[in-house]
Amino acid sequence: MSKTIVALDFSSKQEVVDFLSQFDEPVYVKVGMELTYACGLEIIKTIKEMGHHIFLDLKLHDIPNTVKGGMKNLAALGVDIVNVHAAGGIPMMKAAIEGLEEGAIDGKRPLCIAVTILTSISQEIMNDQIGIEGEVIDTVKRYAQNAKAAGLDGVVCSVYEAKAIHEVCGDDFLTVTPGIRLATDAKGDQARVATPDFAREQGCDYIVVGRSITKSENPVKTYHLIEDTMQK
Ligand SMILES: O=C(O)c1cc(=O)[nH]c(=O)n1[C@@H]1O[C@H](COP(=O)(O)O)[C@@H](O)[C@H]1O
Repeated sequence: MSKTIVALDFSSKQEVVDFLSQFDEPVYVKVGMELTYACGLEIIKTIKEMGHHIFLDLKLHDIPNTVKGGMKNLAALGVDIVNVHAAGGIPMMKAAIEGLEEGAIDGKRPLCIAVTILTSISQEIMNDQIGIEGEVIDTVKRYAQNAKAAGLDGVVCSVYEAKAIHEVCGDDFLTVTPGIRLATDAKGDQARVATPDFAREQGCDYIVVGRSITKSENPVKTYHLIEDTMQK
């Protein structure tokens, strides 16, 4: 299984089809709000029919009953991974799992992971703007432990927290890490960034890569370069 999840942050079905048509193998892709709001959930069917694996990244964050209902409907899409915000708390995360179990196809629910502190958030933003005190890593670890207690399968975090999360939550608890940049790439809107090499060294289970692949001159070549690094 591929360890690189490609973020399909596009605004039309045509861009998705053109992008994926370049690959002659199944790719693990992430469908987020940009694509969903442009194309609706219909796009999931198109991508599944092309044979790719899907992380549906809608980051649910609401009261438990609403999240449960939402997840019940998402489970019926047959995607591989869905997510919530850990800031919604343990009761909300438990409700997400209940909803997924109710909506599961043939008793098999998608994996559910919790976004901890977004990789675009720096230490300063977390302390001074959001108002959470202490170190980012401590909040991320606490959120990961909450996610585990609620029965989730893993978290979204930055590369810098993956090792500590495996230490406290176990090696089987998934760490999915965006904020990946090649050495020559600009940080852009991300704050806690790292290279694929460092992600492998830190034991990240999956990396999420968007623009470094989708906007590269040769996306297939860049994808393979990154995936080979992760599989070393
Ligand atoms: O949940 C996510 O996937 C996510 C969480 C997070 O903390 N940071 C983050 O960047 N992401 C997503 O990962 C992708 C990163 O894109 P690039 O910065 O272009 O590689 C985007 O689709 C984000 O929505």
